Amino acid sequence: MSTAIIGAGVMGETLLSGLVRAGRRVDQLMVGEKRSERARELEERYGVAVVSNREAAAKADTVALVVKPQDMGDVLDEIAPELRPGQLVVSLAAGITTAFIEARVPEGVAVVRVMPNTPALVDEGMAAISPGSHCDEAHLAEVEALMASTGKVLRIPEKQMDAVTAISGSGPAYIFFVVESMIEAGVHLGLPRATATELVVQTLVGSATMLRETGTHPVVLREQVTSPGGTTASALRELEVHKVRAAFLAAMEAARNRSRELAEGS
Ligand SMILES: NC(=O)C1=CN([C@@H]2O[C@H](COP(=O)(O)OP(=O)(O)OC[C@H]3O[C@@H](n4cnc5c(N)ncnc54)[C@H](O)[C@@H]3O)[C@@H](O)[C@H]2O)C=CC1
Ligand SMILES: O=C(O)[C@@H]1CCC=N1
Repeated sequence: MSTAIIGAGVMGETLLSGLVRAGRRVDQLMVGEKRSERARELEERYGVAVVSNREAAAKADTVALVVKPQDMGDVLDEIAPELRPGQLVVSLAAGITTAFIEARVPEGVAVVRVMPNTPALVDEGMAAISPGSHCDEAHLAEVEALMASTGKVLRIPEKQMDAVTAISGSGPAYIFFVVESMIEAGVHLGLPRATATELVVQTLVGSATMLRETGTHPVVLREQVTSPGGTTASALRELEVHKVRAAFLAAMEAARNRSRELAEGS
């Protein structure tokens, strides 16, 4: 089964490298990429064939669209004449609905929508997938296998996609922002930057591993750290005073709303 990736930016390369790491034969992969310098870079790095979007659509069994939401209409119009029933189109774009894609491809082409995230680059990705209306179990299972090569996969109803995008799609950026803030605070407290970075990164990995391996509720884990009258209680009070919880709610609502706007083409 051959797979084409159209749009090989950050997320397109993440998918490509995951497939290569998972043992997919490079001669069964191809890339369509507008920027010629970027295309050459990927050819050199992975030995993958870079072809036109139309050739990719004509030759591949599965066509993964990883361009920006705003470019999706043009790309679909370009490749639609090459697509045929039985092929599978997978969109990784925020906001773009399966109905939007189905309206632009020939009938009988199956469509699956995916929301991936960048930790897929280290095989710790979280992808959510939703079937379009002409998609059967085999198509969904194929996309599940495709994304499982880079991490976890969850099947969700498409109406949850905007909220999922706000959590796991954009989520790594929130975490990196928190990490960056903690490192800067450590430097402010007088620690060398390298020391602060090592302390923060390992604390993050350790906390994430505890959440995953114990399955314990985060409130319980937080209470275990919070000694009565101690340092953590003082710190947490400041986070509440500065409304960090409310800020996360507002931020994720904004991301969810932006995903809805992208669906409308803005
Ligand atoms: N970066 C992320 O963390 C995530 C991104 N996504 C989705 O992935 C998609 C791509 O995002 P990024 O990789 O971050 O953007 P990007 O800007 O890094 O990559 C887009 C790529 O598409 C190429 N491109 C644009 N028009 C094209 C065309 N007509 N034909 C072929 N290639 C074309 C661009 O040259 C660029 O390399 C977006 O729809 C985004 O919503 C989804 C989840 C996470
Ligand atoms: O920022 C964005 O629009 C994309 C979708 C989720 C993560 N990055």
